[in-house]
Parts: sequence; structure tokens; C-alpha cells
Amino acid sequence: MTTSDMDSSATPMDAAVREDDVAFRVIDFLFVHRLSTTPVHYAVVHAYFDGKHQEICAAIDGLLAAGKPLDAFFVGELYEEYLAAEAIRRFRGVGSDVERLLEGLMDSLRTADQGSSEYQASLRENIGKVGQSSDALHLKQVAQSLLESAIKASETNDVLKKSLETADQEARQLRSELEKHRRETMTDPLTGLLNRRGMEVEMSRVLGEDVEGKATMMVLDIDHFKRINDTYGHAVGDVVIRKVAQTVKRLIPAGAVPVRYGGEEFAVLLPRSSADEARGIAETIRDTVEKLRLIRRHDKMAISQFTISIGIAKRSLRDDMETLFQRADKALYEAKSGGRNRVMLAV
Ligand SMILES: Nc1nc2c(ncn2[C@@H]2O[C@H](COP(=O)(O)OP(=O)(O)OP(=O)(O)O)[C@@H](O)[C@H]2O)c(=O)[nH]1
Repeated sequence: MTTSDMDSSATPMDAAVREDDVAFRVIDFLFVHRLSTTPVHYAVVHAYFDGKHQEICAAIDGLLAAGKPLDAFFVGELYEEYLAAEAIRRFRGVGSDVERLLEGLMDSLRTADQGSSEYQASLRENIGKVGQSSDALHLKQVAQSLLESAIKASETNDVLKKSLETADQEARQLRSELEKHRRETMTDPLTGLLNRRGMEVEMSRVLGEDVEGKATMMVLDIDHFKRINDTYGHAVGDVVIRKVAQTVKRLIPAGAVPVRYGGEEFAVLLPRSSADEARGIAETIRDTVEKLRLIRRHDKMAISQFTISIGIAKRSLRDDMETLFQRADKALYEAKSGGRNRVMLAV
């Protein structure tokens, strides 16, 4: 893959033709590598062909040169690592919006403070004059001056009140935007579960609160998933991943943390489940997945039954997220080597 540089004398028409050409190559590439045409896959492969992201080109070239398959998860990781930077730039934009908001607010406060000092000075001066005078005309002028100062102070207050209301509205909007970005960077777009980054954040948080060591980790993997992809195509593979994710989400207790941390690999942290309860939940998930029946929409072809294997580890207080995960993953490996479609508990 070489970077095709833009010709500075190219016309808009040339650019459009070139863009079409890249689009065709992207679609072709996705097809050859059996990747579904999701926005994330498209964005990464587009970046590969337009050559503007050297790191993406190098990573994909390196993988292909090593003869390894380019799978959806690898592409997703590239997206996270290089293109999600766009989201970070948006974050920075939100940061400067906050600065602008605060600056505006400080200006309004300074103006209000100045107005209030002027009002106090005028009050003091005029009250002094009232004490010194018994002339009705003079007293009327003093009253007039006091009234004007009061009106001015009240107008300044109105401006400040409006600024505060606007700032409050903008702050709410910024907060919800920040929350949206935060959720996006921690969510797997295919299943809506947490991604690997979300796993780090959420599982560490839950384990931090688990001072008595009551948590249990479950690691799940779809059996012979490559066969599903090879037989029915990646789009069906994606549907299978989504169905498993939905089943897991539906059958775990409230407070559990489900994650898609790899292509067809999931983990669930159960904060308060004993090993026996976790085994019961795992068996229900395994059994439900085994009974799922999917029909391919366009040709009504029945997708053959698929299964999952599950490894479980009960947390000991020595375990951090990594060691707990490793023990559950080892139990998963035993479930796989023991014949798949089963649940194994780590000793
Ligand atoms: N459709 C689809 N496939 C994916 C995705 N991510 C990874 N894969 C594929 O998942 C497959 C994983 O296969 P393997 O790791 O060999 O495991 P397996 O076939 O499930 O076999 P066992 O785990 O040993 O039962 C590979 O073919 C990947 O290309 C994805 O997001 N969508």
C-alpha cells in the first residue's frame, strides 16, 4: 500500500472521481476480507486507501504480510486507536466552550460588581446630601438621582440574571455532550455492551467497591465462530454476536457488568453472585443460546445451531481485575478443551 498523494492542480471533478475510486476499492477490500460494511470498518479501510493515516496503513500491511486474517475486532481496535482521536478533538472543543462560557460569566460578574459599587457610592453620597439639605428642590434632585442609580443597578442585575440563565443552559448542554462522548468511547457499537476501554473503567470501579471479595467473573466465547463466518458470511456472524450479547444482557442480574472485549468474546462481572449462583446464570445463558434459532432474512436459510463455552472464577481478595479475568479465562480454556458448549468453574 502506498500513499497516493493529492495532485495540487486537481480539479473538484478529479477529486470526486478519486473519491469514487477509493470508495470502490474500500467496498472491494471489505468484501475480500469478509468484513461487513459498517461505518467503523468503512472508515478504517477508507483511511487505509486514502493513505492519510500512516499508522493504519502500517498496521494493516503488517498484519497481511504476516499472513494473518484481518478481522472485525482488529479493525475496531484501529478505529479506536487512530480515528476515535476525532472524538477526542471534539472533547477538546467542548473544553474550550467551557472556557468561553466561564470567561463570559466572569465578565458579567465584573460588570455587575462594578455596577453595585457605583450604586453604593451614589447611595452614600446622596444620603449624605439629604442630611445636609432642607431645600425641597434639592431634595427632589437627590431623590431623582437615587432613583436613576437604583434603575441602573436593577438593569445591571437583569443582564447578570440573563447571563446566568444562558450559562446554566449551556452548562447543561455541555454536560450532556460530555456524557455522550464518554459513553461512546466506552461502548462497542455492534452490541451496545461496554468495550475493552469500558471494561477497564467499569470493572475496576465495581471491584474497587467489592471490599469483601464477593464478585465473580464470567468469560464467554462463541464456539467455532470462524465456521459461522465461513459458512454464512460476516454479516450473519455479526448477527450471531449481537444475539449472544442480547441473551447475556437479558439473563444477568441488575448491577452486573457485561462487556464485549474481543471479536466473539464476552466477559461479565457479577458483583454479588456466589460461584453457585454464577454457575446457574451461566448454565441458563448457555442453554438459551443453544436453543436460539436464526433465519437469514434474504433467503430464509436457517442458520445452524451455535453454542458458547463459559469459564467462571470467584474472586479472592488477592485478585485484581487482571488476575480474576485470567483465572476465568483459564476455566474457559478448559471448557473449550473439554468439548465446548459447557460451563467450567476455576478451582
Ligand atoms: N463476523 C465477525 N467476525 C469476527 C469479528 N471479530 C472477530 N471475528 C472472527 O471471529 C473468528 C474467531 O475465530 P477463532 O478465534 O479461530 O475461534 P473459533 O472459531 O470461535 O473457535 P473456538 O473459539 O476454538 O471455538 C475469526 O474468524 C475472526 O475473523 C466481528 O466483529 N464480526
